[in-house]
Amino acid sequence: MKNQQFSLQDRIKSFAYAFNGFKILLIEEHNARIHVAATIVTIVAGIYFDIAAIEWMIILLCIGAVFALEIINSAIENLADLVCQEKNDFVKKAKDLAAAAVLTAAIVSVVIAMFIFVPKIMAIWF
Ligand SMILES: Nc1ncnc2c1ncn2[C@@H]1O[C@H](COP(=O)(O)OP(=O)(O)OP(=O)(O)O)[C@@H](O)[C@H]1O
Repeated sequence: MKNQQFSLQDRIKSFAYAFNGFKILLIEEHNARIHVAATIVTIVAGIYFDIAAIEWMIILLCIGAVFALEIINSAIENLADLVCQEKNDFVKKAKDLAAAAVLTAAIVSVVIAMFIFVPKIMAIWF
């Protein structure tokens, strides 16, 4: 709601609603569990290979992008299901486009992870 006076209590409530969004994501969106697993593996690899600060920053941006897009994708899916429960070509397009956004960020993240980690893994073997 707009044009209300600033209230710290309301801002704290907004944070609580956003954290509830995380809870919904982890409980209801099974793809998010894959993102969590990939995040843990990447962070462990980052610590193991003692990657540089700039590499951490790029990896954190990738993790943030994938999670943020998965959250928006889930929001779009929920709204689409609310608006239309029957089969509908526009719903299909909207859902597939939102899913493509997540996939784009995920593919770019994997390529970046390969750029960072493959040379370090090779250095151990050769
Ligand atoms: N109401 C609908 N009308 C037409 N196509 C739909 C509708 N709902 C979903 N689809 C399509 O059916 C396919 C499966 O969608 P669904 O949402 O069930 O699974 P998903 O994309 O794997 O997502 P998730 O696993 O996150 O629920 C997608 O191509 C989607 O666009």
